[in-house]
Amino acid sequence: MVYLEGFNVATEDQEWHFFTDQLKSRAYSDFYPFQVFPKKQLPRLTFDPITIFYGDNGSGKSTLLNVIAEKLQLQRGALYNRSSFFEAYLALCTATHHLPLPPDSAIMTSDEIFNYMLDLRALNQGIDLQREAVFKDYLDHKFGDFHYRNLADYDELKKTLETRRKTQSRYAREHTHEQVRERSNGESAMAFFSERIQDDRLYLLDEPENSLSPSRQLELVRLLGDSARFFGCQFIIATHSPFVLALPGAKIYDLDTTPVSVKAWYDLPEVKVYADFFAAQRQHFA
Ligand SMILES: Nc1ncnc2c1ncn2[C@@H]1O[C@H](COP(=O)(O)OP(=O)(O)OP(=O)(O)O)[C@@H](O)[C@H]1O
Repeated sequence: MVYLEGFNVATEDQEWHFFTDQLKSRAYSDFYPFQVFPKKQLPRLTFDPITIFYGDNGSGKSTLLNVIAEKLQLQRGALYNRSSFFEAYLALCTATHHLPLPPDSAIMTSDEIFNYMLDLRALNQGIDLQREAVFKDYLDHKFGDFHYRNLADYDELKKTLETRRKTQSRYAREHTHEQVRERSNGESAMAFFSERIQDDRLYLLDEPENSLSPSRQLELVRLLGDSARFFGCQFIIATHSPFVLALPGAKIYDLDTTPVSVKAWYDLPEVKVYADFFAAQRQHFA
């Protein structure tokens, strides 16, 4: 599915007019995200069901994703530190979409995945604390000096009888929540994508391969490919991963060329680095 059809960043002329006509003071050291794209001669971007931004570190992939996400007011699960000039820059960008954008469309970044991992850990720590309190409660009731006096003591009596019938571990199991399953960073990142990606949405993903092993990256590629082909999703992805770059049918903008151009995944320099490395080691893989 294609929800977002096209996007224009500010042209060199627009940036020029902003600096000459509108900027009240030049006493800034940084005008980000101004001045990132004019030298790259970024064309009007047009999107397929899967579109990828490729480029070296600092080529502008994340900036482009964040500019698009902010212009479209997409949901995001982690805070984004906008610079002072972001709003003025967004006013010069234009987005084209004939279909309405699905309301729960979102940008997903490594920060959000990291927060997700921390949340799971915090949840488990909370459950551990709760379990310790339950253990204490068990011992207090089982070996405490309890005397039933009137109806107000009924709940305490019930607890005391329960602790005498049950082992400590059974009592704790029945009085605490299940621990969320511990996962490695890569397992958590994959679980994050499987849980969060829903049908019929636009998603912007910033380096989704972070912390995923090669086989998990292939799992992610299957999830993204199937979601685009069968479940009405559109993806715009910034990546260095050869597995993600090779997603069948993906349109790839190479941000390292001037002007920025569309390339096949096997013509990208970083993919060739992998290909050359394995070709030079071919004798080990016979
Ligand atoms: N918050 C910011 N303030 C000022 N400059 C920034 C900011 N974020 C990025 N830049 C600059 O904008 C340019 C593009 O950076 P960006 O993070 O978009 O690149 P990238 O292609 O995503 O890199 P990477 O692959 O390392 O994530 C770089 O020159 C970078 O230094």
